[in-house]
Amino acid sequence: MDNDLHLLGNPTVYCCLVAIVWAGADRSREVPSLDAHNSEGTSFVDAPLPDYADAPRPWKRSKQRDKTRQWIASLGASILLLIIVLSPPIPQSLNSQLPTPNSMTKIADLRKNYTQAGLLESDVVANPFEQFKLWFEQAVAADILEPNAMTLATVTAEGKPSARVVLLKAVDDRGFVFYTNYNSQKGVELQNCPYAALVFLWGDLERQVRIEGRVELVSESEATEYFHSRPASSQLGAWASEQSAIIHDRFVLEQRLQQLETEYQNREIPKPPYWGGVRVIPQEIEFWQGRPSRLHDRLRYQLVAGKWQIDRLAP
Ligand SMILES: Cc1cc2nc3c(=O)[nH]c(=O)nc-3n(C[C@H](O)[C@H](O)[C@H](O)COP(=O)(O)O)c2cc1C
Ligand SMILES: Cc1ncc(COP(=O)(O)O)c(C=O)c1O
Repeated sequence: MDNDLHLLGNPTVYCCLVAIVWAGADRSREVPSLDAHNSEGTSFVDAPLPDYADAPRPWKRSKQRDKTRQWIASLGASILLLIIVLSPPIPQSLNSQLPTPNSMTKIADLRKNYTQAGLLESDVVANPFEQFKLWFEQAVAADILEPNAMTLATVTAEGKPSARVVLLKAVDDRGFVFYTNYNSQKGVELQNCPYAALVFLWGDLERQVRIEGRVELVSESEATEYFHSRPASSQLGAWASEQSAIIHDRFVLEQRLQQLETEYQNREIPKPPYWGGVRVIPQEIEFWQGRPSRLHDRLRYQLVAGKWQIDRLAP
């Protein structure tokens, strides 16, 4: 928004200043206007062309007026120059920073051969949560963008799959936790069918982790503690957004947020009753490492009679 108000980017400012400079410029060598010529009683058609050197110069301005115009012109030019020199570069919007799309991309030809590492049975630990934490720390160390972003798949009332990305916020031997609005599409789907699948893609490490299992809600006290650890703006966002509902426009959200900001200016923001954590309690966790020739490594942990069993799956 601020960008639009920037002087350097404002064409009106330029037009005004150029108009000032133009209006003030010395144009004393202008030809006489037709009106001025006709005012001497000669018809336009019959009139001889004026001799500029000797022609009467009714349009000639007084020296005082000329000086004032020149002064205005130099003032306009100086302001224009000052704006250009002093204006910081205009921050570009994301849209104008995006690379120009190459319409020649042949999607079917996009592929990568995975060569970085292998995953042997001897490389992994017996507890899949510990193995996950090890890989997660390696993803963090590799500077992967949002390493805790994971695709969450749920099932609709009609038995159709439905997926979106959420953020992992906690993991321990009980499971994998994310936070959301319980009245959202995913929230309603999980109430109807309390099973979910999670997928992490850590592309720079040529790794994928798949998790499947039952879900449970985290305790109110755990959810409240996490809610209050979030930035105040995110806490208000949870109140402002009726997640997954159709809204008229963006203004609806911004207006709600503004009202909430005023309402909770000097007060603690309570956790909305419909907002909290969901824990996916895994029945299966698969660690996938990309290998050449599409002969990837897949090690799957499965909970069998309370014990984690590890199997290698064909890629
Ligand atoms: C990187 C990323 C992280 C996200 N994290 C969350 C999250 O932790 N919780 C959440 O409710 N939505 C999150 N979202 C938004 C969801 O993808 C989704 O748009 C929203 O939850 C509504 O989904 P639903 O209508 O299927 O319930 C995230 C989106 C992205 C792209
Ligand atoms: C709508 C929504 N809710 C919750 C979250 C969870 O993350 P955080 O608690 O860091 O805001 C996200 C993350 O993107 C989100 O988009």
